Amino acid sequence: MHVLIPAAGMGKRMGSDRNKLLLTVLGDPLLAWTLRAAEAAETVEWIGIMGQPTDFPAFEEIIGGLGLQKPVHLIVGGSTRQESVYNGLQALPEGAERVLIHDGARCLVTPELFDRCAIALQECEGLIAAVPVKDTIKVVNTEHWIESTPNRADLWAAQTPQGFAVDAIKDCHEKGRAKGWEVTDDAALFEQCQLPVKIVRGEETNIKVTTPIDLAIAERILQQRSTDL
Ligand SMILES: Nc1ccn([C@@H]2O[C@H](COP(=O)(O)OP(=O)(O)OP(=O)(O)O)[C@@H](O)[C@H]2O)c(=O)n1
Ligand SMILES: C[C@](O)(CO)[C@H](O)COP(=O)(O)O
Repeated sequence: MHVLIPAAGMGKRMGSDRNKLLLTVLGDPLLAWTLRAAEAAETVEWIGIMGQPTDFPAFEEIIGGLGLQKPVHLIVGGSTRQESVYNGLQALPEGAERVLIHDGARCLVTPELFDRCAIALQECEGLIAAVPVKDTIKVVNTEHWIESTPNRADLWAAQTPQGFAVDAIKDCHEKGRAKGWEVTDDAALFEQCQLPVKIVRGEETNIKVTTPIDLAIAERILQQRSTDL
């Protein structure tokens, strides 16, 4: 399985002066934790990382330090996640039939989740990891008055990995660019093209490290995992 890792963001919500994936948890950069999980996943055979060229020296240092056995390719990212994934898809080797896309910022992903998604992707053309929503969600208007309360049983929080047939997701990204669709995940492009996307059970711990509190949560979860070993 080929895996693309968007890692070209700035981390504005983290309030950091550099790419948040270079911030450390338990002594290792966030990107290192993500790569370790991809390396340990039995189904993953090729890893592409989309980053800003200014971060490439730091990425190379991380990759070298981990001593990864799998081939890792650095790909120039774009100014949005959507653009970074588009660039990653163009850089896939010929013959790649299926791809998993996984945010570098979801550094608590487990090898088992990669494998579960890769195996499920043999049976469908589009899937995402997701977890049932625990809160009651409100739809609000611009003045912050509630408009409706969707049935929670229908609501799942999207995570990554998100997996697709390569030809299909490339087509969806091309269409998205041509029509000016702006989306926050790749499944949304599949949906816009009326293609089916299956849910694979994600992991509650598979959070996206977005704001400073997430760093503390990630640290706690990783500490717990190391004591469980
Ligand atoms: N131009 C971009 C923007 C984001 N990403 C990646 O997409 C993932 C999810 O994005 P997000 O958490 O929003 O990261 P940032 O863009 O860094 O954060 P922020 O939106 O707070 O600036 C991250 O792994 C991030 O590196 C990317 O590859 N290219
Ligand atoms: C793809 C994603 O991880 C799904 O939750 C997410 O959408 C990434 O971007 P976001 O804009 O930070 O939600």
